[in-house]
Amino acid sequence: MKNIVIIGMPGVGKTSVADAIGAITGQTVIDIDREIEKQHGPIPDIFREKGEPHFRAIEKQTVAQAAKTENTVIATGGGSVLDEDNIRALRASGTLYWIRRPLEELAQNGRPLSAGGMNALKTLWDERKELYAEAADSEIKNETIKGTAEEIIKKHGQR
Ligand SMILES: Nc1ncnc2c1ncn2[C@@H]1O[C@H](COP(=O)(O)OP(=O)(O)OP(=O)(O)O)[C@@H](O)[C@H]1O
Ligand SMILES: O=C(O)C1=C[C@@H](O)[C@@H](O)[C@H](O)C1
Ligand SMILES: [Mg+2]
Repeated sequence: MKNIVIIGMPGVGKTSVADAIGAITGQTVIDIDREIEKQHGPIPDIFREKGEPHFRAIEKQTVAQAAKTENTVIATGGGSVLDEDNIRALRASGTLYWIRRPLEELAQNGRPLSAGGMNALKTLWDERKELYAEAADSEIKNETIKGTAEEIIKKHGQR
């Protein structure tokens, strides 16, 4: 089966929803940020010590690896859709589900690009909303983690 790929803003719930899908279906979950941290240490340290371009290069390698799998749930990083090659690889591997919550409800702690609070998130949203919309096959309001997981499983089964 094609992969379930979850995209969306930083702190919107991608990891939580992917883990919930994995818990329900038994599918393997690959979280791009977790994979990066396993190999390279904490993401805020990578941003601070090596800079965002270095982080994006690592992210790209990690996305390319994850996209080679099948029947997997992939939680992307919030910025994974910034790179066209990432989008191409993810689209070839699965269906892209864009999960959304109001900006005020996004988690901010420990997320370098959300460190500027609501202003930073509004700027990110303005820069990215079209990218998410173009990349997405399907859009889901993430009202509850379990509800969103169940909705994605249902939609994916209908494809
Ligand atoms: N629908 C929801 N209702 C309430 N809390 C939620 C919901 N979805 C996610 N959360 C909470 O938001 C926080 C961030 O979730 P999570 O880490 O899954 O986001 P993420 O999109 O993976 O973030 P990142 O972009 O940093 O990887 C967690 O504390 C999670 O429990
Ligand atoms: O939105 C982003 O650009 C990011 C989101 C996180 O998932 C991490 O991948 C990192 O903090 C960058
Ligand atoms: Mg995450």
